[in-house]
Amino acid sequence: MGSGEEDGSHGGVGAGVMVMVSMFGLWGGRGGSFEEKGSKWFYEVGELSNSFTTHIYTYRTTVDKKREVSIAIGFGFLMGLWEAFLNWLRSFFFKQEMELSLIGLQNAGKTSLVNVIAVSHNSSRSFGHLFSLVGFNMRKVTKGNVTIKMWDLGGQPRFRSMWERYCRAVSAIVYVVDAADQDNLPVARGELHDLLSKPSLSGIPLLVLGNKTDKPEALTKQALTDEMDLNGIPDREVCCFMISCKNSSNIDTVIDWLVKHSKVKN
Ligand SMILES: Nc1nc2c(ncn2[C@@H]2O[C@H](COP(=O)(O)OP(=O)(O)OP(=O)(O)O)[C@@H](O)[C@H]2O)c(=O)[nH]1
Ligand SMILES: [Mg+2]
Repeated sequence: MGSGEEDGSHGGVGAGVMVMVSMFGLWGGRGGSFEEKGSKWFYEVGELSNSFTTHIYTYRTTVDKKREVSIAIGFGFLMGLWEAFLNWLRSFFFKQEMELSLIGLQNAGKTSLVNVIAVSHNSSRSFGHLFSLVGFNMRKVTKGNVTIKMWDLGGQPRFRSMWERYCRAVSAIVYVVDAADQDNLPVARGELHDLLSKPSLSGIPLLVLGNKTDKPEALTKQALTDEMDLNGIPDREVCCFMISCKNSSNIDTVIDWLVKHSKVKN
């Protein structure tokens, strides 16, 4: 009983000490490390303060190794909380952004995709519908500290000549394909490969989305990859996901990919 009460008080003091250690270690720009000295472990705070290290070490000699391990685990948890707090703070100062063009044949589902992304992030500061003109419109969606600016271009033949212009400066090209419209896949493949052959677009990452997977006749990812000859596209990152705008399936995967391809705003 006595030792149990003693253990409890040590736990409280230990946790308190570890909070102090983590704060000092991080404040000094050093995470510090746990070290084993004989049968004892102690926390090394580096060059920050010798007397502080000594003080911690003295405390360590009064407790057993098992408790040190549990304190170390608690310390790891504190570090995780601290990291999450720093990330939250960073989001106010290091805004990221990306600009992308959504292209693909008419009826592929580009506007539906923009709508479903916007709706899934429909909070007070999540998106704004800026303007809409014949042949294209633009929307901004914000996820965390990342702002995604999406150019939604018309897919009819008369609009395809402007695809290249709107793809020049983007962080990624998103090509939407109606995976259930097998008759039009050769045209979709031809338009994509024509576009990618433009020197102005070299190296820009490509995300191909096979839409309308809710339809029974929709191709599999492998069949779409083959039909669109995605493995034959050289010198750029190419990724393919199967989605359904109707069912909102796999939309989060798309957003995660986009966020990963954003850049820090200058
Ligand atoms: N079943 C099904 N229908 C879809 C899906 N996504 C879009 N559609 C339908 O497909 C049609 C065309 O969708 P849009 O989003 O207007 O296509 P778009 O690519 O923007 O077409 P354009 O602007 O003409 O180039 C609409 O009737 C949508 O309701 C889907 O995932 N499943
Ligand atoms: Mg559209």
